[in-house]
Amino acid sequence: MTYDTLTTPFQGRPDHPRVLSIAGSDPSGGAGIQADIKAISAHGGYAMTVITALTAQNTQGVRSVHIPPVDFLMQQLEALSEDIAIDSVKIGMLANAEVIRAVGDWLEETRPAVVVLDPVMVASSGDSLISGEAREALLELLAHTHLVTPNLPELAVLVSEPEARTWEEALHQGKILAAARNVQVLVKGGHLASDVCPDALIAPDGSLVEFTAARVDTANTHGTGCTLSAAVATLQAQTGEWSASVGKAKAWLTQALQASGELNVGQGRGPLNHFHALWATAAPQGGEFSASLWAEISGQRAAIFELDFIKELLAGTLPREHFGYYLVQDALYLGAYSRVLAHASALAPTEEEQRFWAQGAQNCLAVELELHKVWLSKNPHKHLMGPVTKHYVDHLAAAAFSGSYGEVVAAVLPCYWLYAEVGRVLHAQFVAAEKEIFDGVGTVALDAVGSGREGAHPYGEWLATYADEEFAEATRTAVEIADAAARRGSERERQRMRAAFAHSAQFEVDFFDAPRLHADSTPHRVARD
Ligand SMILES: Nc1ncnc2c1ncn2[C@@H]1O[C@H](COP(=O)(O)OP(=O)(O)O)[C@@H](O)[C@H]1O
Ligand SMILES: Cc1ncc(COP(=O)(O)OP(=O)(O)O)c(N)n1
Repeated sequence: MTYDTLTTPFQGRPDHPRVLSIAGSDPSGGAGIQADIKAISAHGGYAMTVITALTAQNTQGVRSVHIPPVDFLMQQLEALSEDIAIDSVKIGMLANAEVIRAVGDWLEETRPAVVVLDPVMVASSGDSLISGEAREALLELLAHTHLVTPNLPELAVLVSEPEARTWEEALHQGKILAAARNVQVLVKGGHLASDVCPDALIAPDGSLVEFTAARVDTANTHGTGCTLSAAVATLQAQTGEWSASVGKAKAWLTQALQASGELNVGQGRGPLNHFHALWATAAPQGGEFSASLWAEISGQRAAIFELDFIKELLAGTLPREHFGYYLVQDALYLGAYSRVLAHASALAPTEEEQRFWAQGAQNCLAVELELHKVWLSKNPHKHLMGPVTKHYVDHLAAAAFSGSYGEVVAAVLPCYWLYAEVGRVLHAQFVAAEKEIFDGVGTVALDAVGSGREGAHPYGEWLATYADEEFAEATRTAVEIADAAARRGSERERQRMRAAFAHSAQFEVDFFDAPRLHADSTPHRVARD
């Protein structure tokens, strides 16, 4: 059988290809099956394994090799191919000719869309991993292979020449093998004595694409060949383009070598850090997530304090109609917000959080009632839900009813956090301003401000309710809950939380600005209301 060596037949490109590694086990986890599982998983593939040999090895060398019966190897291969669609196959250590032929028979039968063969013969420690008679069988296996990835000693064995000492010699040998066996060859320059590590993808017609990376100064090179070939096998199933797959795999491998020092495995040639990218985006610690959310809405925070509504509320010059509109919208908002908090309570993963949101929902209704009884009864304003309020509660409802728990928490958080912040700042400024007025007159209880004193601040009673310590405490708890949800969630979940939080923060700004917009757009109605 001859494979089309240049393209992989198109069968749809899976995001999570089912990739089978047929290879030997390295109990130290840096090479063989174990490295393959890590490389496949790091690229989003679903890893499957059929173990051809068990080695007793560590980072310092191979002590012995055990080869299970070939009959059992075949049973494993058949069990997989009879049940599972295999998108890609990576082949590593095949310890003898019998094993190689058995794998060849299975490939001929199943014809996987992608077959990458790492012709493992010698480990980086210098130990031989294959018997002499197996060379011929390996060459025959190339007929069932799309890409073969020899290192320089392996390439030399395959073309029966001395090991290449220069990159030019290596390329020459690669071209001989590619043409003779009608197979793509990835010649790897890791064994060269140079400060760069060039690789080259050579087609049977001799055309080639080179990939060069700086040599990483590290002893942790155990399993580079296994890792690279498994990554290419996975990427090829996703991209269908060999040079793109090799390029991506090589760039990732270089980073895995650079990050290998983060691990501390063994006293010899240590393993690469296969999950360097994943671990770099690992779950945020402590309050990191909420701190980043807060920083991301610095623009909205500044914008709130620049609003006429806020400045006029503090100065006492806010038109009554604006304040009345705000109170009505606040009451309408709180009714809807309470339902969303009740939904957060229903989704909460712990009883404590369930109780917290349920209490929040109840408090909203109590505050809403208070607004009607105390504030709106004195200043009756008849308003329907305004557009900003409507958009804000629609956004919250969407997060509550179609988002995850983390998204609901992130969506409701700005109402707590920004209100607490605005309250804290306004209360402090109000108290300071009132103190200045009263200092000349004598001691006056500040919470009596606005209660009948001539020339008193028209919103004094309202401003005096800000900076409630109980609400500040609830805000701290809501922030901690958001951090915990972010730690539990995936990166994608955290992105959705960020978006939900940022949207709500913008709605908070718009909410404070809505009375002015409402007055500007409907001056007659405002006057009548
Ligand atoms: N120190 C290093 N720095 C950067 N890349 C390396 C280093 N050592 C090996 N590589 C790369 O690792 C891959 C495997 O190379 P090689 O060591 O030649 O094969 P093998 O691991 O099969 O012996 C190649 O892409 C090679 O360029
Ligand atoms: C079980 C097993 N398979 C393969 C190897 C050699 O792996 P390779 O990736 O070629 O690694 P280095 O030569 O870079 O170590 C192995 N040691 N064990």
